[in-house]
Amino acid sequence: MEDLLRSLRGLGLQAPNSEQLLELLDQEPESQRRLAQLLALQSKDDNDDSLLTKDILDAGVQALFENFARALQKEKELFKSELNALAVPKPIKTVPRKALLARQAAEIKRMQEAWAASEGYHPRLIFDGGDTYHSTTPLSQLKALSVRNLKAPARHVGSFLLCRVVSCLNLYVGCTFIVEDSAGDAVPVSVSHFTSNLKLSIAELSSLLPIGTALAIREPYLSLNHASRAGPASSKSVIGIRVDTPTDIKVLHDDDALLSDVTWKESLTLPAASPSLKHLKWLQRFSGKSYHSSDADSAAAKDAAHVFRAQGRTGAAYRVVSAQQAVNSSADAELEELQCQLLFDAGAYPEAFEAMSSTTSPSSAMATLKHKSQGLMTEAGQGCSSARVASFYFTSQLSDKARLTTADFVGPVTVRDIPGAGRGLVLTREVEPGELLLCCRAIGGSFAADEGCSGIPVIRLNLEDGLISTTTQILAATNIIHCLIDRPNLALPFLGLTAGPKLPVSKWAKQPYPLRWSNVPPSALDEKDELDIDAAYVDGVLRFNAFGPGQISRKSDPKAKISGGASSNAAASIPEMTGELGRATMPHPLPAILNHSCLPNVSSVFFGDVVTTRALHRLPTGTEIMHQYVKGEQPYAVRSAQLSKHEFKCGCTLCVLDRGDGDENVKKRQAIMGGTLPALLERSRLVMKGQGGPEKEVDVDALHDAMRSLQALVQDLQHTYSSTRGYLRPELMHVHVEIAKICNCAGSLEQSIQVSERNAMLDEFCPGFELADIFWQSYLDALAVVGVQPRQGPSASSHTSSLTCDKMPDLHFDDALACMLSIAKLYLRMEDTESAVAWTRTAFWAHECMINGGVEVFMDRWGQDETYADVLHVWQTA
Ligand SMILES: C[S@@+](CC[C@H](N)C(=O)[O-])C[C@H]1O[C@@H](n2cnc3c(N)ncnc32)[C@H](O)[C@@H]1O
Repeated sequence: MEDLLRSLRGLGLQAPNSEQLLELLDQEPESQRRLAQLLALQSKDDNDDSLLTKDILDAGVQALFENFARALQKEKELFKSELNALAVPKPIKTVPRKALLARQAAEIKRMQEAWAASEGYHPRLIFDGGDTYHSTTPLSQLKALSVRNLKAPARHVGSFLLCRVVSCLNLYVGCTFIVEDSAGDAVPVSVSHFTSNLKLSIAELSSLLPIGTALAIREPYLSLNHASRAGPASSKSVIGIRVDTPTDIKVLHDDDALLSDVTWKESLTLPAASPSLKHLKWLQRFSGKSYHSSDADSAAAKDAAHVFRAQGRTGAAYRVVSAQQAVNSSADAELEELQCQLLFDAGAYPEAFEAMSSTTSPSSAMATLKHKSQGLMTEAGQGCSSARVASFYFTSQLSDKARLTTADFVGPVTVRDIPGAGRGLVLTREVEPGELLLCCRAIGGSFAADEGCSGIPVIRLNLEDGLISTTTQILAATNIIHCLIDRPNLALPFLGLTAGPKLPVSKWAKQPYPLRWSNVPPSALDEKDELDIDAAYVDGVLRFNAFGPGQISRKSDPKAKISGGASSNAAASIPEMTGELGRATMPHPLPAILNHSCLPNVSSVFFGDVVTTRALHRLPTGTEIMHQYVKGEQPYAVRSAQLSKHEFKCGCTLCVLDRGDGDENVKKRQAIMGGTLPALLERSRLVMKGQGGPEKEVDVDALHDAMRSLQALVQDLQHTYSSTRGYLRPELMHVHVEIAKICNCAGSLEQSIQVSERNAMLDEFCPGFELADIFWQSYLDALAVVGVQPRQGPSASSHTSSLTCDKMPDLHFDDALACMLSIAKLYLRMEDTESAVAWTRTAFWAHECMINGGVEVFMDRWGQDETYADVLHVWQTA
């Protein structure tokens, strides 16, 4: 990748964008050729006199792509030969320390030059495949070994390498550096998940792991191509230690017993470490133990606490301050504050208030906390107030990487075993539509727009199965690993999740799953000194549990990606490959326990890194709450394909109904939805576009024709449903809506269209009906196929008595809202303001149930669209 980027730059061409990077890995010659032409066209040098004509450039780029494909092939061969050689590892020849250091210096220089020339855009490619290692044996039970004892390729089970850092660090996606043992023999080390800030400078990196830092690498794996996972890959065999998880490395203090009788053969000039961070060695945990024994109350410890607090790492700050407090009671107040914050983070409000009231004069920080907690509650003391949701919404609209400040809220739910589906969340009491059940922040999520990776799209190609992971999937794993090291009490909620059907469940997943994760007693925070984290398990947990959310958007926003409303937002249990190469990967431990249903009974909505889950319907005690991993509006085969990696057969009502229609009908329906419908919708759009304008010729025949085709399509679709199926026929919704739109368009032509033509059209479809009737009926039909019927009798609840219907749609959430507003518009046109207001009020109610946030959020999402301005205005002033 680095060679390709350098050569493209040499030709004055831009680096491939995120989408093109994925195409590059797709070895299909035709797509490579197209991509080469495209890149050649983007030449920065528009000078006509340039000797590089477009043809030459095109041929040049194609040649570069061929080189890239060869390098990729070489990488695959190296991977295979390493797998084969694992059976017969061989002792290695040590490379002279000097040579390794010279090579490291050259590589660092090359990376720096590449970044400087990249104009802030520098894609990166790494590889994985085969086993991912992590040691679970405590250091005390391992035997020391030296570089000369190492074999390759081999994992040195039962041993550790005692070494020290002798070079600067080279950061690509992981980090590479040179270590030496006490005999002066050196070897390169590559560490995955070293940092998620890919823009750290050499000085910042050096402050994390300065030259001279002593390390113990547990059960090291010596690879024939050690840098393939950390990068940059060279497509050449370079032997070195490959560390797949940072927990295999222990940073040793100067006074560590392991170092007591070590004499380093080589002398080392130690650089002056960065003064502000000199105590913050990479991943060194500030356990109470180390501070009790040495300088717990030192300026360094105070700095550390300060830095951790600034980073929002309350757990780490707590540990440092608790150590300070043990030797100096002046840290009491700070400790209480931190304890309070920890409880708040855990959503443990009663305990937090108790902790506060034990203080005679609450500090300003505590007052802020109290204020925050009040903001979270409704007047009834439940859930998250509408104003708070509005503030989440508007804050997250401002940024594509919003991390919000809020404590988690856990409503009337509990974790239960669900036959055939592992664990799930069930209700502990009856709930009403719109009731908040969960409001949870992600732990260690990653946004593509995060400062540390924006402009640095990362792709990881699995050389074994071809699976591609992208930036936020990879960096969320790094963030999670670092969070777990810092706050071991996260191990149960995070590693207690499952990691897909291929990986056996972790020991944590066999324990009862906690509803709240961080109200672990402070003493337990210091308990464990070494946490073993399996990076492959973390990756699996993310792949099968994390959400790749899109922000909810305004309905008039052309970039709006959410077609199915709030719940579809919650769907992506997989960080889907998006245009922005994985916009976000968000692990939310408790919401991740929710199982999937194509017909969800709750709506999960994302605001930055916060997800709120609300009941969509009145649900009785004991109901399992389920949201969508994939959009239920899609055809059965598409849903099944998207869910296939989970290896379960969805048993939701929609899937049961679809299967009941029979394979042939399901196939027919999919063919209509995938082929005929989009073609008809496009035709109808074009026909309607040609209407209306004063200078445009009115093509009544075309309109008539479009209407006829859509009506026929309704019949075709109806034939694919079993006669006993009932109302749920979501595929019909868009067809009915389109028919309504054509009526609307014909209605707007009433002045110019010949009355006889209009009547002919009406008579054909709905003899005896007015255009407005068909328009109205089509919207009602559209709502009926997702379960919404205007109410006949009295409402089931006093909250909904002034609404035209009191059942939320089963699917097509935002589309259903649009139908309600369109019906309101028709009533307004007929001067029936009361009905218009009632339908708009119903749309608002449905919006509150799905998203909440009050009038402000509703108006921000729907009021920007001119189409509904009149009804919204009338409703607001009613
Ligand atoms: C995000 S987790 C949900 C929590 C999971 N049930 C657990 O015990 O940790 C996703 C996994 O749950 C299971 N699952 C989710 N929905 C399911 C369903 N409708 N039927 C069966 N299994 C389901 C699958 O194993 C899936 O990979």
